[in-house]
Amino acid sequence: MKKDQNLKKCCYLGPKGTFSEIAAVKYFSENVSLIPLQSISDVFEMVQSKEVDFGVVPIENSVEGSVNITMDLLFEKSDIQVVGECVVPIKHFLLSYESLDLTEIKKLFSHQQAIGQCGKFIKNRLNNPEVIFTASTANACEMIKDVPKSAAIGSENIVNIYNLKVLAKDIQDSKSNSTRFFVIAHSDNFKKFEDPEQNYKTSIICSPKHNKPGVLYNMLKTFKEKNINLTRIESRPTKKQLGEYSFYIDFEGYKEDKDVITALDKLEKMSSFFKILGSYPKWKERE
Ligand SMILES: O=C(O)C(=O)Cc1ccccc1
Repeated sequence: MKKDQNLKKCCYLGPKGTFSEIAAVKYFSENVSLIPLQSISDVFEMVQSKEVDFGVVPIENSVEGSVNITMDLLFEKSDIQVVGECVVPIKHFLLSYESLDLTEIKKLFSHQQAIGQCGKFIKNRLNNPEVIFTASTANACEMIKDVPKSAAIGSENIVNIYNLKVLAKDIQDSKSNSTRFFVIAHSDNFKKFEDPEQNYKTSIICSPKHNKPGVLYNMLKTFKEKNINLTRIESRPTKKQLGEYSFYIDFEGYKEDKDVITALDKLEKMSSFFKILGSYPKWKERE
């Protein structure tokens, strides 16, 4: 009991049974108390208000790409640090409270990412159901409760929580479908990582100062000059003007390494917006 009171708190996109919950359990094992919330933006707000120690949010999927809402909140919200990453293999199940033939399904509920990851199955095996996007996969399972001839896409974990029937297993288009999650914390609660043996990654956002030839080339050259390996580069519109972008860059290295400091100093000088989201241990599957 006492131990529970001392546990750190971690919030995630709920309700119980989401892939975000699977990611939080995978990352922290039993070492946190989990708090389900209704949206990714609620997760950012709870972390920002320091009511919880951590939040777990999906950032990108191997099939569907970036989770835009998370990308935008990382840009907008201050005092948030990325302190960890976790990769979860995603297997989708088609679920319902009724025993339906696949072609009988009239309404299909799920999170936008899940619908996107099962596009071929939906097109080829279902009979053109109306698709309803929900806040999460587990939320979809709650919503189909009173809707006749409806089904939801979600994880295997959800089946027992909601007492659902499995209409089809493993319906994702790609067998190696996986999602990367970020673990976020308030900057004040962020403890510096001190393990030199660890492999770290760092995530930043930058927007070039000028729109002229070679700008992006020059920005990326700073990483090459210091032999820093990039692991991801994505762009999002700045939302100020069509054709203006912010670049989200992940690379190997710690933000306080000498070469990383030099590269980032140069990059910051070329940027109208520059933000270090955080350095965190590179995800390794645990045995
Ligand atoms: O809705 C969920 O279960 C989430 O955690 C978001 C999500 C949806 C689909 C794949 C990965 C994450």
